[in-house]
Amino acid sequence: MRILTRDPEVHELLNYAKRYTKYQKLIFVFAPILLFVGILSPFLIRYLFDNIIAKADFSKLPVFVLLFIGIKGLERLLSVVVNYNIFKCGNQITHDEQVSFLKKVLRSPVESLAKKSTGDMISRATSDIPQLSRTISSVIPIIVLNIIELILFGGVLIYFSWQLALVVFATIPFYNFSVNIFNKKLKKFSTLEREKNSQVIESFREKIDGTATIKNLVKNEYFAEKFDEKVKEWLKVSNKYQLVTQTIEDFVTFIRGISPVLVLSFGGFLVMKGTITLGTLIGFYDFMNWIYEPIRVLSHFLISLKSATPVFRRIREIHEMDEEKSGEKIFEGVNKIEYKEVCFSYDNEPVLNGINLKINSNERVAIVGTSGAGKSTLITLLPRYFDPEKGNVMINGEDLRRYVLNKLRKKVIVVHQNDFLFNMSIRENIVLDDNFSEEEFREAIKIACVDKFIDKLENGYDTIVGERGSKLSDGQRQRVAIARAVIRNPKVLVLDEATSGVDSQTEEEIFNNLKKLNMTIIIISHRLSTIRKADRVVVLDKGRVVEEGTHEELVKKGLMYKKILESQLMA
Ligand SMILES: Nc1ncnc2c1ncn2[C@@H]1O[C@H](COP(=O)(O)OP(=O)(O)OP(=O)(O)O)[C@@H](O)[C@H]1O
Repeated sequence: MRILTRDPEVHELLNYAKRYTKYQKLIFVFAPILLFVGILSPFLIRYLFDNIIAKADFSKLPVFVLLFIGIKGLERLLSVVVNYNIFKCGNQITHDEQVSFLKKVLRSPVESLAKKSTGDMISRATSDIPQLSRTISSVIPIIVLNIIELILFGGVLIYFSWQLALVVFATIPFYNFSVNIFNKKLKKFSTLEREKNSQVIESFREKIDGTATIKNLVKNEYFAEKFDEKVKEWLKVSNKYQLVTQTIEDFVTFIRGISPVLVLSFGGFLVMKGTITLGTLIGFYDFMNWIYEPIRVLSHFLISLKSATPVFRRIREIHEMDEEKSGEKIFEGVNKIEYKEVCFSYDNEPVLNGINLKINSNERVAIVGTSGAGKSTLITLLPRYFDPEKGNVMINGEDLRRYVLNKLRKKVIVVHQNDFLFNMSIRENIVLDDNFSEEEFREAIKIACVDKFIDKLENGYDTIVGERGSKLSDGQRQRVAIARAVIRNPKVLVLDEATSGVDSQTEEEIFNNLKKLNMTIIIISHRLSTIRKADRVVVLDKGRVVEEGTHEELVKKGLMYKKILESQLMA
C-alpha cells in the first residue's frame, strides 16, 4: 500500500480493517479463482481464431462453445459468491460497529455525551458506520487482487516489449499524483460533508421532537425555513465534494486517454527502427488496456479510502471517548450520606459552592430552593452522573468514587419529572428484563399507585406505552417510573419533581406508601403538601445550603424558606 499512498490516516484505516479479515475468508478463496477464470477468455478467443476458424476445424466448435458457455457461467457464479460475500461482510461490519458504538456510548460519562448532539450521534451510527463498513469490507481484497493483477499484466507487457512497458509504467505515478494533488480538498470537503449531514439530521430530529410546540405556536414555516437553511448548507458542501471526486476521476481518465498515443508514437518509432515487429506493437496495444483496469480500480479506491478517513476519524472519536470510572468497593447498606465542601460547575459556571449536608439512613429529606439554585445538580452527584470538582460526596464515610459504579447505581435511584419510558409494555418498562416475582411486581405497582389507572387501559399491564410513553398521561408516566424504581428496592430513592403530574390525593397516597419502606428518601418538590411530609427540609440558594430544619421550624424562623413558600409554593 505504501507504493500507492503515504497518507498515515489511510494506513491507520487499513490497520483497522485488518480486524475484519475474519469475515473475508471466502472472498480471499474465491476472488483469485474469479480472477483466473476471467483471464481465460482472451486465450479461448485466440484459440477460436487460430485453431478453429483459421484451420476450418469446425468439429471442435460444439465442445468449444459449451466450454466457453461453461466458463462464462462459472465466472458469473464466482462473481455472485465474491460480491455477495463482500456485501455480507460489509453488513456484518456495520452490525459489529453499531453495537459496539452503542455499548461505548452507554459506558461514557454523561458529561462527554452532553457535548455531542443527538443528531450527530445518529448520523455517526446510521450513516458513517455503513459508509465505512462498505469501504472496509472490500478494501483489503480489492487492493490485494488488483496488485496481483497489476504484477501479472505488467509481466505480460514486459514479455511483449520492455521498452513499451516502460512507457506505460511511466504514466502510473501520475495516477497517484492526481489523487494526491486534490488530497487536502478531498479530505476537507469529505469532513465538512459529514458535519453538515449530522447537522441536517439533528435539525430534523429537533423539529420532529418539537412538532407539538411548533404547531401550537403556528411556526411551521419558520422552522421549515430553518431546516431548509441546514439542508442548503449540506447541499453546497456535498456538491463541492462531488466536484473534487469527479475532477480526480476525470484526471485519471485523461491520463489513461493520452497513454495509447504515447505507446503508439513510441512503438511506431521502435517498429521503424526495427527494434520490435508491427505484430508485437498491435499485440501490446491490445493488451495494455488490461493493465489500466487494476490501475483505475486502485486509483478509484484510493479516492474512496481518502474520503473514508474523516468518517473513520468520527467513529474513532467515539471509540476513544472516556469511560465512566468505577471503584472497587462493594456497596452495601446506607447509614449516612454526606456532602463535604462540594463544588461543581457546568462549563466553568459554578452551580454548587461548598455544599455541606448530612442525611441519615431512612431519613426523608425535602430539598427546596428557588429555580436554578442547584437542587437537581446536587442529587445528580449521588448516582455519579457527575463527580464534584472539589470536595466529596460520601456514603458511610467512603467517597462515592470508591464504590463499584453499577452496584452504587442499583442502590441509589433517581426518578426525574420526565423519566424516559421505552416503547414497550408497562410491565416491561417496570421489570426491564430483571428477575422479579409477580408478588414484587404487584407490591411495586401498588406503592406507586399504578394499579389505580391500569383498568382504564385496554391491555392492562401489557399495554404498549408508545414512543417515550406518549400513550400515557404525565401523571401515569411518573407513576410507572416510580414503580420501576421501587421494585428495585433501592437504599436511597430520590424523587426530583417525580410526582408533579400526579393529583394531590394520589400523591399523598404514594408518599404514605413510600414512608413505610426501609429506605432513605430525598424529595425535590415545589409542592407544599409534598414538602411537609419530609422529616427535614434543606433550603438551597445559589449553590449553598442556607437553612435546615423541620417545616415548622423554618416557617417560624421566617427567613428564606418562608419567602419561598409565600412567593412560589402558595401560588
Ligand atoms: N447540563 C447543564 N449544562 C449547563 N448548565 C446547566 C446544566 N444543567 C443545569 N445547568 C445550570 O445549572 C444551574 C442549576 O440547575 P439545576 O437544574 O440544578 O437547578 P434547580 O435548582 O434544580 O432548578 P429548578 O428548580 O428550576 O429545576 C442552572 O443555572 C442551570 O442553568
